[in-house]
Amino acid sequence: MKSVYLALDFPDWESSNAFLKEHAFSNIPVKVGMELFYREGPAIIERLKAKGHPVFLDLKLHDIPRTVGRAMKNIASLDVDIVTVHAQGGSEMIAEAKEALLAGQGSETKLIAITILTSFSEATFHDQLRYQTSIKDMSSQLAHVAHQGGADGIVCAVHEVSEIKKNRGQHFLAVTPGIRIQPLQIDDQKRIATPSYAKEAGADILVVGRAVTKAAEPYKAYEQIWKEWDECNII
Ligand SMILES: O=c1ccn([C@@H]2O[C@H](COP(=O)(O)O)[C@@H](O)[C@H]2O)c(=O)[nH]1
Repeated sequence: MKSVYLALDFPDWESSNAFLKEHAFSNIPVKVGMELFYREGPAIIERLKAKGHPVFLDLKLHDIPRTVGRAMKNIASLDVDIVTVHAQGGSEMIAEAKEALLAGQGSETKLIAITILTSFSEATFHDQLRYQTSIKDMSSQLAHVAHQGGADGIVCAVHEVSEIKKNRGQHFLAVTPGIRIQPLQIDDQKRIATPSYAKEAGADILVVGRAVTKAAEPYKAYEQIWKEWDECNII
């Protein structure tokens, strides 16, 4: 399931579509986040799928189990590749989400749980959230919770992948955002890594946004990320 999803962090369909067209990104896997989904609604998923793009719906659901289960029932009908919930919602919430996917049209949809957002550093994790443990330990614990709930994998920083794979098995998918290439632009991310480090760590799926969308030559940047990570030709 090795793939590189491009984060379509654009305000609307017009700007997303214009970007994809201008830079000849046909059929590439794309990630739709809250910004785009809250503007365009489920129609954006149909539009992207109609153009041949595999879709990752990154809504990061986090609520009581019943609420997430009912929301996931609606998401299931969109039949996306991947959907996200927060592992901090607990294994019962994750199990309800999984059950809703399996019961609906989303039986092929991978349920992926967010561990600790890549925008946290150890310092902000400890000072703001007052956790006593390290990000690595907490990510591992949240991966355990996700696994127990029946998730297919987790979102984590590249630095946490090998420990999670060691504990949960190679089949448990590791999805890694915070990917950066030269010229380095960190933005609001804290736990960043290169595609080659992601490869070494054993990541299954990379998520790339600004390293491509803000690059001088976006297609070249996307291609470079694939090559560095996989050392093979673009999909
Ligand atoms: O821990 C997380 C979870 C999700 N994301 C999402 O990935 C992209 C990353 O964008 P960049 O521009 O490559 O930084 C973005 O859509 C986030 O919502 C994440 O960064 N970290």
